[in-house]
Amino acid sequence: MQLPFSTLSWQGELPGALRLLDQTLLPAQEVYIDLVRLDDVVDAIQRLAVRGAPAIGCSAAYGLVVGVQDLVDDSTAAVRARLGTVAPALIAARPTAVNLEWAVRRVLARLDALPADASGRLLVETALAEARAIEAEDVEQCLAMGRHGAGLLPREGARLLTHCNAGALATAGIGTALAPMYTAHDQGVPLMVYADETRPLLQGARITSWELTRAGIPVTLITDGMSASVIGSGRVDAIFVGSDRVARNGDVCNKIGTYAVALAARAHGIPFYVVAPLSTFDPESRTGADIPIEERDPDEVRAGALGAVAPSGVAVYNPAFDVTPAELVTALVTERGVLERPNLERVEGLLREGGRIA
Ligand SMILES: CSC[C@H]1O[C@H](OP(=O)(O)O)[C@H](O)[C@@H]1O
Repeated sequence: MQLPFSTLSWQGELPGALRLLDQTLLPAQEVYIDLVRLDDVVDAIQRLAVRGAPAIGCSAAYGLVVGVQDLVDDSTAAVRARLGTVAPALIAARPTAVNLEWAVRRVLARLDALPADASGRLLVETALAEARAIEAEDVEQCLAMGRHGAGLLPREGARLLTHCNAGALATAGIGTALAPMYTAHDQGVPLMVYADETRPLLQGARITSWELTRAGIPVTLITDGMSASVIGSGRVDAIFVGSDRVARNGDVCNKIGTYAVALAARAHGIPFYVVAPLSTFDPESRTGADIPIEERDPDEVRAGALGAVAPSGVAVYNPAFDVTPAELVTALVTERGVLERPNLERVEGLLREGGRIA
């Protein structure tokens, strides 16, 4: 399926530019920005002009190229020295989505495998090739997650709920949590989707409802506080969410509010599916307690997209993510298939099959 917009792309060759759809302007404006400075790539990730674990992973990989492409005719030593500051700056942009660090370290590992006498040009060209490979793989992984997830939906139709945006605009492809919806819709399965608005930055209201409407999938926007009663009233057949980091035991870190949805799903016997590629799994995080949770600017809560909604001096706690324990997850949907009732043993088996651990 072809969606009528692009989250990210590399424009030109060398020098080139990372082109992003600036998601902070949605749904009012569709504005593409071409980034040729490292600081602008870091800023775009930090202010969520590009967001979503796979999308920021792809953007960070291209960010490495943006950061060194001016040295394409310089020495290997100069390129490697610059990478020593570029890579940490990108990794530090946002702490929770593991794809960001995973993508940067994958490109660096590819460069480390080059011969010691490789030219500066070969390093830069290889970084671009690896970033392009990461993007292309993400596109295919989204399609695979779409197929596996759509297989969970009855052909006669389903009423779904999702939280935040784990759609095409969170990836380089058709998305993670929304991929099964796009795929089932293409297969002729009648769907309707409840989209949580997802305060404070309203990714559900601004982006998920925009995406699904553009794709012709009926979407009903609800406030975050409505999720439990909508689930409990029998209006929802299944829930699909994305993830920013899956721990080794199957605990899932996702947008703040996801845990509450999972609790409501368990209370009412509704399947709770988490859709994520293996690049979002973190073998180094043994449980959800090991996952760093980003805390963002309090003003996002006091006066975010809606303008001032609270006294300017009121104290705010603004974690951008929460952790859903594995026991509340009905299944993890990955590009390699559906892993039901995730636990340490099952997730380690999946990671081993996928080559993420020995
Ligand atoms: C497929 S990753 C999508 C994931 O990322 C979102 O967070 P943010 O918008 O802050 O990047 C949210 O947790 C989504 O589920």
